[in-house]
Amino acid sequence: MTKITVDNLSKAYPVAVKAAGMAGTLRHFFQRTYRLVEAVKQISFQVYPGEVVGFLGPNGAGKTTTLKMLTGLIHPSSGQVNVAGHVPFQRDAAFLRQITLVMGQKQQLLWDLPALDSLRINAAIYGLSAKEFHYRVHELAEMLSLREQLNQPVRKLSLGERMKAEMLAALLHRPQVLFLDEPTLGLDVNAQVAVRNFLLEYNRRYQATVLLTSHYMADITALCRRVLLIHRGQLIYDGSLEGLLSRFAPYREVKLDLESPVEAEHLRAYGEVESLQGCTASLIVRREALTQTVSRLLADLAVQDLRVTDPPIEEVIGRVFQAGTVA
Ligand SMILES: Nc1ncnc2c1ncn2[C@@H]1O[C@H](COP(=O)(O)OP(=O)(O)OP(=O)(O)O)[C@@H](O)[C@H]1O
Repeated sequence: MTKITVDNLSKAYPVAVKAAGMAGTLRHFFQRTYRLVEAVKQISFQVYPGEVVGFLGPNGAGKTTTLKMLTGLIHPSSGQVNVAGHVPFQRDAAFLRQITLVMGQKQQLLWDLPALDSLRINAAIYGLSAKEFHYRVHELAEMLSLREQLNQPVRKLSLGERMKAEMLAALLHRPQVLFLDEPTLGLDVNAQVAVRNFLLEYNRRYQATVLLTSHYMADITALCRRVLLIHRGQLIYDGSLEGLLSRFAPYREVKLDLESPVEAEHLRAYGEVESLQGCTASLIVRREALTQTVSRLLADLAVQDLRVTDPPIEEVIGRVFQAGTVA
């Protein structure tokens, strides 16, 4: 039984095209022409109850468009979506009770009011009793380490406190499916960690299903075992984080501590020199040449220490997109 099923989902936005100059503006006024931007192209995937799945891709890849279709904010151009047994764009009340959408760059709390007042409005919308309201606010505030901040006007809160209060508001109705679009955007490292820990705890307590986009790989590595990779609207990977590395990282990093400094020129015979500072160097070596290269390094140079690591995942993804190794 899946929680989210996406089948051949596509979205094309019509965008008006206007030629430059006065003549173009006049023509545009009387006779508009449109071109289609294919934001999402026939993607299919399934998410199972309780899974936390990372949704990755460069800017403009189609992540937000997909989340908007999954939450029913926009209609797909074609394809099928089912979330928690509902067709999202019908937006029926039973569906809305089961989901939430948190967008890091948008806010639902009213700026001049204390967060608690906005929470009361949400409680009324979702028909929570006073007892349920107090219990849930207390529980979530505890998990988020929020206290008197909920009584302050939202505009007086720090960005991190505001995001936590936003999270509280988004989860007050205890949704089962969480769509999170850059939930840690702009937060400092401590606030990012707090939000991540909270999401882990919410997922554990309520077995919630989470689909999360983030440009911070630390969010993805801390929260998601499975990732979806989208590029130019197409789904190009669906699997484990480790699988992503072995499929898209055709190289590994070899870190060296040497007994005496060497020239970068000298090291280039073994691989791409990523960094060199005195006796410490880092080389990029193709996977298939690794064993042979390590033996040559140990034989040729006075090596004090040698470590082989996978490159950071954001670097792998960056390289994949830069090199255009994906169709
Ligand atoms: N309302 C719209 N009208 C026309 N084009 C749009 C609209 N919304 C998005 N697009 C285009 O669709 C493509 C996908 O955009 P989308 O916002 O889904 O990407 P994204 O992966 O979420 O990017 P980011 O990481 O920058 O938020 C982009 O080319 C974008 O310009």
